[in-house]
Amino acid sequence: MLSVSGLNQYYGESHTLWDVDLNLEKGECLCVMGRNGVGKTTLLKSVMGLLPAATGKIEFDGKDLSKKAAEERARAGIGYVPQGREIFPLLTVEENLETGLQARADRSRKIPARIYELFPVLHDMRHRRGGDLSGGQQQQLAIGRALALDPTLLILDEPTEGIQPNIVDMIGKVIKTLNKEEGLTVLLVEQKLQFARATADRFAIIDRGSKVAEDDIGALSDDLVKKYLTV
Ligand SMILES: Nc1ncnc2c1ncn2[C@@H]1O[C@H](COP(=O)(O)OP(=O)(O)OP(=O)(O)O)[C@@H](O)[C@H]1O
Repeated sequence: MLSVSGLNQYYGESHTLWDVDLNLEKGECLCVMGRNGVGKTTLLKSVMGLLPAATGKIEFDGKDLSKKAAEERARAGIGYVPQGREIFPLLTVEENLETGLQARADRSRKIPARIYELFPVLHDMRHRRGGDLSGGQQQQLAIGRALALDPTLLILDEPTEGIQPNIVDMIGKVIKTLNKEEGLTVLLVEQKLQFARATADRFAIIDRGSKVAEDDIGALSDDLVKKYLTV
């Protein structure tokens, strides 16, 4: 469904991603892992078209998106939950969700009821400003906003970062439901091992800008964790 091949990316003189390949089958959940600063966010932003790729190809559903703008990638069915959530603090919860509707292929302007079913707190707080929400509520809002475009691929960048444990569990369950019961394909960056093991089918490890390992999540051994993930 998603195929990244030969991706190289630079910040000025600094070569950040080196010949990265990544393949995601329809319906699976792949977790990209690695220590801080190895290039995980850069990889997701390159897939989303938020950063220019120096070389490489990004195909989604058989279409070459390499030269397409971020809006077109969203319109193709890719929902994105950025690191740090990036919700609009002065817009209400409802208005934040409506921004996600703009990329819908069917041009519907109605917030899907499913979003409020998954995250009831967003319904309760729909007239409150985004900036008034707690971190966990903002994360639910960021996921809801990405779901508003009715994506077939959901990309999440560290959705559990700085979130209290009960909300982490809840977000994990929602991702699992969307992935396993509703067939949504998921590409996730996550540093929490337990969360990755509970949520993902496969993992890919990035180290200093290169992919160094990739396998079924059950094969994520203590050796790999020690070598590439623990600090
Ligand atoms: N806008 C930027 N300009 C220059 N260098 C950057 C920029 N953004 C990131 N970098 C550098 O690129 C490298 C990869 O950063 P990136 O954010 O992709 O890593 P990461 O694996 O997502 O890290 P983290 O887990 O801390 O989010 C790091 O060395 C970082 O300092």
